[in-house]
Amino acid sequence: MKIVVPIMPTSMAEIALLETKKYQEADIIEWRADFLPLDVLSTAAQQIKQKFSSQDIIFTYRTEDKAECNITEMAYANLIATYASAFTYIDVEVMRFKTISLPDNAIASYHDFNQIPLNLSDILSTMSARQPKVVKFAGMPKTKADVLRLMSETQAFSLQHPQQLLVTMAMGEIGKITRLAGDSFGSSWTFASVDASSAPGQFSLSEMLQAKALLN
Ligand SMILES: O=C1C[C@@](O)(C(=O)O)C[C@@H](O)[C@@H]1O
Repeated sequence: MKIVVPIMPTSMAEIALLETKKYQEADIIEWRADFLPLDVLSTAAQQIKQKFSSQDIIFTYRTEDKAECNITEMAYANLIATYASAFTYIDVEVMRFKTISLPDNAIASYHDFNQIPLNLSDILSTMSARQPKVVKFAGMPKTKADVLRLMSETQAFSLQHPQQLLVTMAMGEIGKITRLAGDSFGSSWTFASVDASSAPGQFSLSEMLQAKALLN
């Protein structure tokens, strides 16, 4: 199980203040670029790559958690094309931006902030059909049964597609178990936080390191 830790700087000053030591034990850093204005992204990208030069980094520009999509499909496609080769992985919202072409290092990702959809296995298959490096789904469970369903769909999908790197999680309080036990059911990465979390239910990096030590 790899531990991914998001950073969400809102200014260049915040990037300068990031204490890389705190992130040393993360396997992967996720840069949530959507907290910065588009016109500073290129300078920010250089600084972030410099700061975390020894770690794998995901470039993510999340729009699915915004009430209104603040970027056109063309501008989003442009971002993906510009930053894909500069980072280890690039998150692509394939269910929202359907016509986008996927770079080799794409994480095909989809968030549902209201539910664990009943057609989750179709969603995973649709994303996987695009042949991304990673398929990632995060959803909001309403009941414990939703949490179990996410885990069992994850296991079924990973058994059917053993070559596909898969990452799933149920957000929020009742979904927390998926962040700990996901690996046992076919989800290869878990997201944990340092200072601020990027989604409800994330454990801290130090908690996740303890859990990983116990589970392995
Ligand atoms: O896709 C994900 C997963 C996530 O939403 C979570 O629930 O931990 C956190 C996001 O930063 C990341 O892009």
